[in-house]
Amino acid sequence: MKIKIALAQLNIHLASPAENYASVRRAITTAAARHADIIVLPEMWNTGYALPELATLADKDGETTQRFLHDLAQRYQIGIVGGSVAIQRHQHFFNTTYVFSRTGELVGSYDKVHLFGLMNEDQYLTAGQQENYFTLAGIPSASFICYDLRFPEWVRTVARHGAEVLYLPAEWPASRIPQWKIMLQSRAVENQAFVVAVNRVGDDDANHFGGHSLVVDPLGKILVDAGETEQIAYATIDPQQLQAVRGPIPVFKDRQPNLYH
Ligand SMILES: NC(=O)CCC(=O)C(=O)O
Repeated sequence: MKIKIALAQLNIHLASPAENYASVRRAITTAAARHADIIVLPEMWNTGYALPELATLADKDGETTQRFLHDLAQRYQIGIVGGSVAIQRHQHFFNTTYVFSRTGELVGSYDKVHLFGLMNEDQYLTAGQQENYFTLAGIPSASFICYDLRFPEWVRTVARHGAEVLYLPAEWPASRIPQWKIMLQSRAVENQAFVVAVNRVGDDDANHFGGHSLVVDPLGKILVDAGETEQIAYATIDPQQLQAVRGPIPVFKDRQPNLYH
């Protein structure tokens, strides 16, 4: 079965959750009106990288975001890979993804595992330690966040459970977009999976963000490149394509994990 995916390549308003919830609501209703099965949001979309202000801005236990995404998923019958949001759990802050099915069921959640020092995440956030492997729109899937892309061993660790689509919300600066593209294509080829990566556009005090949200097929072909402007881009993927790719070159079966460290 083919599925239509919407990539919400949004600008994010720094330290302004109310504006960001409003623009995410607009994106979800637009994608639903275009009959998308799934929408994918960017990283840290509630606050942007307002890390010093998380004590006042972070979503406590992610409750507001979960209620918001649950209600929209259920109301508009659309799966949501909820990018990520800044949350507070106990005394710690996390960069956290929530994934909802079209019936509004929470099917996955994930705290970013690799914290990006160049954007000060290591000073403010706590790293996650759990995989996020789930089924969405009937397809075995996994998700990561931004800098996690640079750790193929982590992506493989999760993908080997059978993920056919790998989601990656991001806030990735324009200066490193050439690396972004190469790594997204590499993760798709080496894991023989579709990769759906959604980056933000616009600026904060420290960075100009590069867009180029991509959908890459399991052979590394770019199906959609959203360019540099704020927009919702769409791609239709057919997971049946995976059989033709995985059959003749069974990389997961041929692994030699006893040799890897
Ligand atoms: N938000 C991030 O994790 C950014 C990662 C990044 O820019 C990189 O080059 O890696």
